[in-house]
Amino acid sequence: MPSPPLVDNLDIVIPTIRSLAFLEQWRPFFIKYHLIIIQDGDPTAKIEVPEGFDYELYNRNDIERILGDKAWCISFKDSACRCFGYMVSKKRYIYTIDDDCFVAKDPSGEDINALEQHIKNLLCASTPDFFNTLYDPYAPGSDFVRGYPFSMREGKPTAVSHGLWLNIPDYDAPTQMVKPAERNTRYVDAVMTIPKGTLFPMCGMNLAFDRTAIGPAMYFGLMGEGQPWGRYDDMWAGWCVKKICDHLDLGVKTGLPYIWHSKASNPFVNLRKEYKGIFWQEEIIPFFQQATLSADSKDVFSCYTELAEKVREGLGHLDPYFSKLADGMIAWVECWKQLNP
Ligand SMILES: O=c1ccn([C@@H]2O[C@H](COP(=O)(O)OP(=O)(O)O[C@H]3O[C@@H](CO)[C@H](O)[C@H]3O)[C@@H](O)[C@H]2O)c(=O)[nH]1
Ligand SMILES: [Mn+2]
Repeated sequence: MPSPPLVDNLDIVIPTIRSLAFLEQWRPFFIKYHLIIIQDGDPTAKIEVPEGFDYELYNRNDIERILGDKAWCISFKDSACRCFGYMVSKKRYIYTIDDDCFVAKDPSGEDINALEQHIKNLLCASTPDFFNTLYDPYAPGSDFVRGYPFSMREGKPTAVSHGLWLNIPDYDAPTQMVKPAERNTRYVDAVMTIPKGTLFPMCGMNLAFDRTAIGPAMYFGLMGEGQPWGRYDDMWAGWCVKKICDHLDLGVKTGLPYIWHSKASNPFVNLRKEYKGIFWQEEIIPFFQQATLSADSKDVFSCYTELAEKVREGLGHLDPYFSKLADGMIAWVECWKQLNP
């Protein structure tokens, strides 16, 4: 059997506070890959890893031991803890998936190898500078449409592949409360590059990225226990990442692959975690839209450090939390550099 693509150059990062039984369904697609499991919550709890998988597992004690006095920048009791896995990985690419995401079926009834599609998305160029109306121009059976500038058809390197979800959609708490029975049954066979200059709500449950290109910007922020908000971990990372990808001429794709999202978390618990974010984001989004990174910031580290100071200046008035978040962003980059000299 030929090795699956990038098998030696991609880690799968899984945050879990529940169970890893979902891996059984992914076994055919994941078994050859190295897993990085971030065990959230009680570090004394025993998390069973299904037989045969090659993995490293980190709990809160490990995070404290490894990061020492900067461990506070990694969230506790929130899926944001997953970003520790990005930092300790030694591979070029990361795929992160939640423990309630299963293998979906495409319209023909075939199991979807989400990892393989993400890898295709990442290894193929993006088109952030000019929108191709026939979606991914590099996909078989598609191409650039008439009027697409030939000077732009080489595209730009892809940094992020954002996958979607059948069954339970990633709705915020108010939407979930109003539409508790809504399920996503629509399989849209498309991969699109998110145009330069446009932000997007990045969901962390089915996400892959080029760790070398954008990993240091994939900080999932200060969320969960002791923090004023939660469930904005992936959103915060997505806003920072898209801003930096636009500045560094990197592409962000969304669409295929789909996974089957099985568990609807409690909308009332979610509302309590999200509610500050629901009104803060009305100021945060314009902040990110208007933020400009200087020409001197030519790599992800300098971009992220510059952005952290802009967060402190531009959002500190909203709540003192944002100055602490800026500190967290700086501590994160310092930890990243220490672990990845
Ligand atoms: O305190 C926690 C809570 C959860 N986890 C692990 O994180 C993922 C996601 O958890 P869950 O499926 O309950 O969350 P959702 O409401 O479906 O989705 C949210 O999670 C993020 C996307 O990944 C985003 O905030 C929302 O979309 C699971 O693997 C849990 O085990 C945790 O580690 N600690
Ligand atoms: Mn979930």
